[in-house]
Amino acid sequence: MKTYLDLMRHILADGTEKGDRTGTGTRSVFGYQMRYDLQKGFPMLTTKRVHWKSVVHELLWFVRGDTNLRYLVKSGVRIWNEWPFQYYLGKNGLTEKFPKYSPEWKAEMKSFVERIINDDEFAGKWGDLGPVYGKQWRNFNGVDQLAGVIDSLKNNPDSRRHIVTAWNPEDIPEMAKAGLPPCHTLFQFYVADGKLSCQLYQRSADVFLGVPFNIATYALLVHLVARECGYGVGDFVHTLGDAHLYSNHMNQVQEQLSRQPGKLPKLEITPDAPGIFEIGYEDITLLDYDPMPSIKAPVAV
Ligand SMILES: Nc1nc(=O)c2c([nH]1)NC[C@@H]1CN(c3ccc(C(=O)N[C@@H](CCC(=O)O)C(=O)O)cc3)CN21
Ligand SMILES: O=c1ccn([C@H]2C[C@H](O)[C@@H](COP(=O)(O)O)O2)c(=O)[nH]1
Repeated sequence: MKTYLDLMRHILADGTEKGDRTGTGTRSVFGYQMRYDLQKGFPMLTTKRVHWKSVVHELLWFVRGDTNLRYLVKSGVRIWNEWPFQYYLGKNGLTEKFPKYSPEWKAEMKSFVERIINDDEFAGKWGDLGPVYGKQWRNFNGVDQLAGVIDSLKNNPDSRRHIVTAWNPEDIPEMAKAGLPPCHTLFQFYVADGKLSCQLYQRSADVFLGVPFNIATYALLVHLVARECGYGVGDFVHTLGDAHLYSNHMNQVQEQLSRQPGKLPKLEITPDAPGIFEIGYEDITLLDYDPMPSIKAPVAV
C-alpha cells in the first residue's frame, strides 16, 4: 500500500491550500491515478486499521439498491450517520440548538440513531439518504445498471461500454439534501486474459478517511463481479479528481507516514455462496489482516 502513502506525500509536497464546502480547509491536488493489482493481495490499508465490517455492509447496501440508513446502523456501520442527522436537525429547526461536533450534537446523534433502529416510521421519514448510490446503480431512471453491466461482461467481454454511473444530474439536488452527491461518480469494467479490471473516477476524495474505504469497496466489488461472471481478478485503477487532505487530519497523516506497510490480506468467498445480489456478510472473509492500530480523525460534515 505504498501507492496510497505516495498519494499523501504528493499532496503534502505539491498540493495547494483550498477552502471547501464544510469550512474545514484542505490541501489539495487535481487529478491523480493509483493502480492496485488484485492478484497481489487485497488492497486494505495496513498502516492503520480500516473497519472491514463497514466496507462489506456498505457495498452490500449499494448492491441491493438500498438507500436507507437503517440497514447500515443495524449492521454496526456508523460512517453515514452524520448526513441524515444534520438534515434532520435542519428540517426541525434544531441546527442552532446542537452546534456541529459539540458534545450535545454527538449525544443527539446517538438518540437519532437509536430511533432509526427502533422506530419504523421515523426510519422511513428520516433515514432515507435520497437517491444515492444504491438507487442509481439499480434504478437509474428505470435502468438496472449493475445487472446490465454484469450481463454485458458475461456476453460481450470485449465491449468498451461496461459503465455504471451514479451521477444522475436530475437527482443531484435531492441527493444533496440528506446524503451527498456521489463522490465515486462512474466506474468502468474491462476484461482481458480472463481477468476483470475496474477503473473508478472519484470526483472528490477525502484521502485520510474516505479513500481507504473506497479502495477496499471497489476491490471487493471487482471480486464479487468477477466471481459472478467466471473471471479472475485484474487491476483496480483509482482515478481521483479533487484529492485532498483536510487541515485537521495533518497530525494523523504524519503518524501514518511514519509507519511501514505490512503484508496484504487475502479475500475469501465461501465457494457455495449465492451470487452478488444475494450474497451475505458471512460469506465474505478477509484473511490475515494484521494492520497497525487505528488512527482516529474527525469527519468533515
Ligand atoms: N468528509 C467526508 N469524508 C468522507 O470520506 C465521506 C464523507 N465526508 N461523506 C460521505 C461518506 C462517508 N464516509 C466516511 C465517513 C466517516 C468515516 C470515518 O469516520 N471513519 C473512521 C471510523 C470508522 C468506524 O470505525 O466507524 C476511520 O477511522 O476510518 C469514513 C468514511 C466516506 N464519505
Ligand atoms: O466515498 C466517499 C464519499 C465522500 N468522500 C469525501 C470527499 C469530500 O471530502 C466529501 C464530500 O464533499 P463534497 O463537497 O461533496 O465534495 O466526502 C470520499 O472521499 N469518499
